[in-house]
Amino acid sequence: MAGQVNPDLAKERENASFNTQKLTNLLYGGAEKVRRRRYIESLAFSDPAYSGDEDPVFMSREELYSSQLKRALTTVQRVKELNITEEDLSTYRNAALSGGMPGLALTWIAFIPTILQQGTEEQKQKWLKPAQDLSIVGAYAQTEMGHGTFVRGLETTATYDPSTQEFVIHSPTLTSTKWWPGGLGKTSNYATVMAQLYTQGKCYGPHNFMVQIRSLEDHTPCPGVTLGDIGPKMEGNANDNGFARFDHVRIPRENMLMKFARVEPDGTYVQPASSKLAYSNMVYLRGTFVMSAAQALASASTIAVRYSCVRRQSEMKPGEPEPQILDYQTQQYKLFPQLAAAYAFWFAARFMTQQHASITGSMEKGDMSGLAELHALSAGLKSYTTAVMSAGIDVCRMSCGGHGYSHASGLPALFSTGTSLCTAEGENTVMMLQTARYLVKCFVQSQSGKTLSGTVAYLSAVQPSPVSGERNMSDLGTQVTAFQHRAARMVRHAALQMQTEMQKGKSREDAWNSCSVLLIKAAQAHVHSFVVRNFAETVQTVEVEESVRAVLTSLCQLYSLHGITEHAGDFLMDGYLTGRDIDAASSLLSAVLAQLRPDAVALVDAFDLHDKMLHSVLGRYDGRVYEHLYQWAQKSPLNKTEVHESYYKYLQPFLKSNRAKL
Ligand SMILES: CCCCCCCCCCCCCCCCCCCCCCC/C=C/C(=O)SCCNC(=O)CCNC(=O)[C@H](O)C(C)(C)COP(=O)(O)OP(=O)(O)OC[C@H]1O[C@@H](n2cnc3c(N)ncnc32)[C@H](O)[C@@H]1OP(=O)(O)O
Ligand SMILES: Cc1cc2nc3c(=O)[nH]c(=O)nc-3n(C[C@H](O)[C@H](O)[C@H](O)COP(=O)(O)OP(=O)(O)OC[C@H]3O[C@@H](n4cnc5c(N)ncnc54)[C@H](O)[C@@H]3O)c2cc1C
Repeated sequence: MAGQVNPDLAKERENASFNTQKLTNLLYGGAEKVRRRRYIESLAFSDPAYSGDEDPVFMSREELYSSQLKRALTTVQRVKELNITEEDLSTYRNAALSGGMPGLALTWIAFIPTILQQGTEEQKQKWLKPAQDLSIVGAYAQTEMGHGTFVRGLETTATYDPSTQEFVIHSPTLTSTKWWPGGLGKTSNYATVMAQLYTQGKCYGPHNFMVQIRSLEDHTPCPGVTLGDIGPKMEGNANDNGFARFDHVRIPRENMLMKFARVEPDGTYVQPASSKLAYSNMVYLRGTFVMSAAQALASASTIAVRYSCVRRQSEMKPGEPEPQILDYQTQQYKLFPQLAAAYAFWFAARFMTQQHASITGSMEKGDMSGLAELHALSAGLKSYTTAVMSAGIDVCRMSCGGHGYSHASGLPALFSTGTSLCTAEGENTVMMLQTARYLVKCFVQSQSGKTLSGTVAYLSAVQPSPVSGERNMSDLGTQVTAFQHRAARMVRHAALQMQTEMQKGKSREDAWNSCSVLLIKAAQAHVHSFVVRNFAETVQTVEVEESVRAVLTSLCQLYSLHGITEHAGDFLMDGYLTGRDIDAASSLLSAVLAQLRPDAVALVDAFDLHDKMLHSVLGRYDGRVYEHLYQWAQKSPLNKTEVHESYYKYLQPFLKSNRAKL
């Protein structure tokens, strides 16, 4: 039996209606890219330097921190030895570090991007190479104990002293302590610190400063800097998310990142084209979270769908063999929407990346007109996709029954890692409210006759009045229009409600707060409608074999129909869809679940996620779940000895004394 694939899984693969490889090629941008990615991953997977460590779930916090730090440093060495190119870097690192993100990784994820986004050419010359070579290790230190969301409320100060041409970085209160930045506690020797800029007696708001925090000789904190780790978290414990306090720490004027705003040697402040350019690195990072959400949901779906084909339980018909649990419609209803959402988000992430490149390209040339749309789109997509991903992973976990609750499934760690993305880089409610703010503005503009463009164009094109007549609910065009109508109606309703509250005498701010639940729902509907439209357009226009287009079309239909039936009230509210339409959507949804059932394993296989990335006994490619579950449990530290030492320490004396009383 060794090496064989579970026969149920093998049969699923034989019966798929399309060529899995072709879909993988589509997801990753072509056959050559897939070949390259697999090759780069294989370099990490076959490297003995990365194997041999215990499963991270059996490690202590300190072991985890050290082991992932060691691995991260090995990647740096290997990247040089193997001539890994810029294009392949993240693939290589993800493969080598899939057991948990080390603090060092924040240099790559946040520190370098901040220098790139916020530094002048001179500053990039000075800092980028050392950061890339890891001569210096950096954190992105923005959040404070008292303020994360409200960046304008940060308390750390950077006061310019023209007599020495230095900034004085200071933490005036306990709540101004930098708190949370990844890699800040123990690993980094530099940080970009977000602080309120004071010059010539005036505060100019939050700006980024490059601050050395530890000695390059012996790694002790620099004078005036107090540092530490903030303690264990729900997950991500290989990372030393840290705290920092600054006591009048002096840095040269040149350490203010000055691509946009500047302070001249005499202390004169030179305004940026937009004050929000100081936040450009956050916009970039939020955009990257959309692909992380897609990958996390793809991973959870892969685990749960494969396991649901291996697991047999109960009797569907008396006397017949136990069915694969994926044959239960309720199981399909749990899992296929997660699978469909993973595809939808994958394509949305691709759009986000293109949009970011295009708008930042225009901004480089001085055209700031796309900044608001880029911010609204990245904030809304980050919020929507990470929220659906987090809830979806938990659905996948519960769909695996008891074994889903075990760390052997990989799902608890995936959930607790994935859910951090709902909070990091802008808390999701707050981010969705930013999108709402943009939508209300756009609505007001369209009311005054302006034609809207980009992702909000439909707000001025879609009529809010009800449309009657029979609809073909399986048609993607019909579904997209229904989603746009729903979003336009909800944006209109929220905006008008705000106007009503203001007419009744409320201030704009109070009206905003009292309508914020409506506003959030409207913004979610907008992002949902964007994701549906982008999915439908991708499916309809992409160059691909017809069998692949057919399965993607079913998946897209499922994604839309699931959204329509789950949010039926929104579509029925003004009579745009009728009860009959919703009934038709529900029946179609059942039909699409059955239609997708034979392709479910091929659809998750197409994500091409290696077992070494999944870390899941239940989601193994070969489906040999039970024998590996047994083997995995043997590794539990409690199984190191036949009789645990606490028996001798506690249980034995307790039992003995109880027995004596008998
Ligand atoms: C392909 C390979 C396959 C591999 C497969 C792998 C398989 C395995 C998969 C497993 C995957 C698992 C994935 C998990 C990955 C885990 C990794 C963990 C990640 C951890 C990294 C974390 C790093 C985190 C870093 C941080 O958190 S840094 C700190 C971030 N902080 C924030 O984001 C703060 C949020 N707050 C704000 O941004 C602002 O304060 C605010 C927007 C809330 C308000 O700003 P402000 O008060 O200044 O503004 P106003 O409200 O007054 O608004 C003024 C106007 O300005 C506009 N505005 C605001 N912000 C911006 C902006 N950024 N850009 C443009 N405009 C902006 C407002 O909208 C206002 O506009 P208006 O006036 O026109 O209305
Ligand atoms: C895993 C992880 C990694 C992180 N890494 C970093 C890092 O590297 N660097 C860094 O600087 N920071 C980092 N952070 C911090 C992170 O950016 C913040 O925690 C995040 O921005 C949320 O801010 P907060 O904690 O202040 O939440 P809060 O704003 O206190 O949120 C609490 C509640 O208040 C609500 N709320 C707040 N403001 C409003 C509003 N205006 N309207 C309506 N509701 C509101 C929120 O919706 C939420 O329900 C990290 C956090 C995590 C969890």
